[in-house]
Amino acid sequence: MHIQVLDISCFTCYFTGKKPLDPGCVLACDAERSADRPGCAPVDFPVAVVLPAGGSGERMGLPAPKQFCTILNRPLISYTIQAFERLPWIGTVVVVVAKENHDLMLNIVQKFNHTKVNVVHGGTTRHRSIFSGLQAFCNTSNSLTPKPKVVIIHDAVRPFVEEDLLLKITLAAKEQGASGAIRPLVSTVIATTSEGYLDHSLERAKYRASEMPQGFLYDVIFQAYQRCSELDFEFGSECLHLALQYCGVNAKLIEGPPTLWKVTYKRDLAAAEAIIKETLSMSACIIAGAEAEATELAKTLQKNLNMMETDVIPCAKESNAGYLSKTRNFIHLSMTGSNSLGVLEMVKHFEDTDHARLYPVVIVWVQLNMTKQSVDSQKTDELTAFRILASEVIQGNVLLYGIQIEHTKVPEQWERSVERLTQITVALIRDRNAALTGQLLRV
Ligand SMILES: Nc1ccn([C@@H]2O[C@H](COP(=O)(O)OP(=O)(O)OP(=O)(O)O)[C@@H](O)[C@H]2O)c(=O)n1
Ligand SMILES: O=C(CO)[C@H](O)[C@H](O)COP(=O)(O)O
Repeated sequence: MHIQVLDISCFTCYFTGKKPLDPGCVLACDAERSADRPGCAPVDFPVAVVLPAGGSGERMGLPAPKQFCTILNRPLISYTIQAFERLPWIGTVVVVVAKENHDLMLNIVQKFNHTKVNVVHGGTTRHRSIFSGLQAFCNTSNSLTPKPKVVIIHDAVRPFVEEDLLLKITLAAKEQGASGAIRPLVSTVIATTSEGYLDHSLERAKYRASEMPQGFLYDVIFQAYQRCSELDFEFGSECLHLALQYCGVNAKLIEGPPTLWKVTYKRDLAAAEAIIKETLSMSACIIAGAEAEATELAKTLQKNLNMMETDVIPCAKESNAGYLSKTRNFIHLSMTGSNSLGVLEMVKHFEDTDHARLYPVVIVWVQLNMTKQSVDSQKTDELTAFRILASEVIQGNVLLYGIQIEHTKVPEQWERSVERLTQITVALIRDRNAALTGQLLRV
């Protein structure tokens, strides 16, 4: 059986509404597979990345710079690093931070096991920080930062960048010397007089917003920075402009998806979190167990969860490892009163495979009550044990929720209960709320 491994970093799915099994969203993490994809030539030259992350995020208005704000327990910058690190054709990722954030950055690198990162110190403006990042490749004695042919520059606060665009940017940079992502303008750009009146407005259709990533032949952008003025360093905001003005290189412009936007204001953090959660919620795996009633319930749940790509498997054994690695959402069915071995087995598997390191894994433990005895009589010590279990597994980034459902032979009543079970399950998966773990809900 061939099992596709999904890349949940496929954030374009959020906007396109594509199911994650769409081939365009499958983890394309080897050069061979990239080469198979239309329009994607393999990258057979050294490519490195500079992520400027030395800003203070004034417009965000939070005490910590926005690149260190956490979404689902992980700093924003780690998402951006991961977007590059997962690609085998990308070498070193130089992250440029303010001196005072050096240790914080090293802790993030260690905690999330970022293996390609080299941390350097930035400057007082974005251009100074980028130049500082580029200089890291000048130290020929440092084998961690060999000089690349092409360097991609990307703001640390643009976490959703995908392989297709990175390939296009990289190949165009190699051909042309410089390339950059663009987007259509949302609003018209106008020039004002010093007194605050309209001077003139630009024809919106003729202009584009310059976004990131941008790619350059390393020698071009390095030389541009060497030649540019103090004024450029202080007030400039466009690397493509430096390549044109100081090296005569006209960048190739490539339209990117809307997900490229830069996290700038508080509302952008909420939007980024929503995109990540939505993308994480696109698939699920139901572990049905051996009992006939549970298997029947699993099938109905699978049908009801039609907004997700859902697999049903009998158990979380090694032989089903492929299914377990496909998603980060699990619905574990068992009879009330059964022990937690099945859940523990899954948690152990996630620990062994490091499956919950980057994104929290959700387990909704559905307990099916077939007895006449109401679940109200459930012993307090069982509830306490469930809470303790949830508080233990959350240490490994596993969010455990419980739902008890009473079986009834009245078809309409049972249908309603299963519908309610579906809604609660979807809500728990979508919200990934750590505060609700260890709760046993009832339908
Ligand atoms: N001296 C600076 C200033 C900015 N940046 C980085 O450049 C990227 C884009 O800049 P921007 O969004 O303007 O970030 P901030 O300068 O932090 O934000 P603000 O302008 O609101 O203060 C960010 O990743 C930011 O950390 C940098 O490396 N060094
Ligand atoms: O817009 C850009 C394209 O070059 C840069 O990405 C950058 O975001 C500019 O940042 P700043 O807000 O610091 O000027």
